[in-house]
Amino acid sequence: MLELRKVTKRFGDTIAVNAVSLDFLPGQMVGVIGRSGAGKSTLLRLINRLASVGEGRIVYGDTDVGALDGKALRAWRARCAMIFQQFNLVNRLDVLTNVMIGRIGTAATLPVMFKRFSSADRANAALALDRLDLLSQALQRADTLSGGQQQRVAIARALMQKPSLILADEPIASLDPRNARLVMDALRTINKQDKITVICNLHTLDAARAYCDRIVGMAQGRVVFDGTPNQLTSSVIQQIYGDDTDMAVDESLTSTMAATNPAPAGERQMEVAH
Ligand SMILES: Nc1ncnc2c1ncn2[C@@H]1O[C@H](COP(=O)(O)OP(=O)(O)OP(=O)(O)O)[C@@H](O)[C@H]1O
Repeated sequence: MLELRKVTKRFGDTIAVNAVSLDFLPGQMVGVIGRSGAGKSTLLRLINRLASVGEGRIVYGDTDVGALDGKALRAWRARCAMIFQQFNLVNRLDVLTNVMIGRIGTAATLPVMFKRFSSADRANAALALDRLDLLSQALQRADTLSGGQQQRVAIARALMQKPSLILADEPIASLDPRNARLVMDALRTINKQDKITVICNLHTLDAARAYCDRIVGMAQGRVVFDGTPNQLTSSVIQQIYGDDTDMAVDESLTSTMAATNPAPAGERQMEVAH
């Protein structure tokens, strides 16, 4: 279990994350929602230590995450794979190589830097791409793929790290509704099949409602809601989004998902090949 206890992170006078205490159970799919600047990205960056822990404690099992350094910190970062809004692929490299780069956190760095991958790495990368229905694009340059395909390559790369956690920071913010749905389907499939905990920052609550077991609402660095999608009442939504409640709803995404995925999140059949 991942435990956050009274975690606070300041940047000068700004309190980005304010006394946040949360427990994340293994295998949960958690959506973190909130307005821009609510502290969602900082929360993920604290968990995988892209940002140093200010006050409070982050503990995973017996590991004090805030105290890690050197090799142990690199191993932790490999265990909690990050997915970013802008995919962060190496455009000029082919898709397969981009996926194998996911080994950088778990393998010796130099061979990976010189792209000397083992045949086992190649096979695992091909399997990961096949799960994400992208095997036929394996030898294409990354920048020839659509945004949604690139994000699924990023998910395949994350799988190469054999993560315990996937931290996805606005993974669908740059995508059209169809691709957003494919990416969320992929994350949900991996969460269910591999029992990997997924913590996913989302601007809009529609996607969180449709895909997550649990929703954490943040406002001004604080957790103002922590519950199931059904418990999100309009007054809670108002508390999370303030006067911006319009931005909480992206109807194009909701209607696309509703049309194709009528079942509740936990029971839905995923489209991703495996
Ligand atoms: N490196 C930094 N230096 C200074 N201030 C920062 C830094 N990172 C975040 N902040 C500030 O901390 C607050 C929370 O930012 P954060 O990016 O975590 O919010 P967010 O909810 O992820 O927003 P968005 O959805 O726009 O990414 C904001 O006021 C932001 O300006």
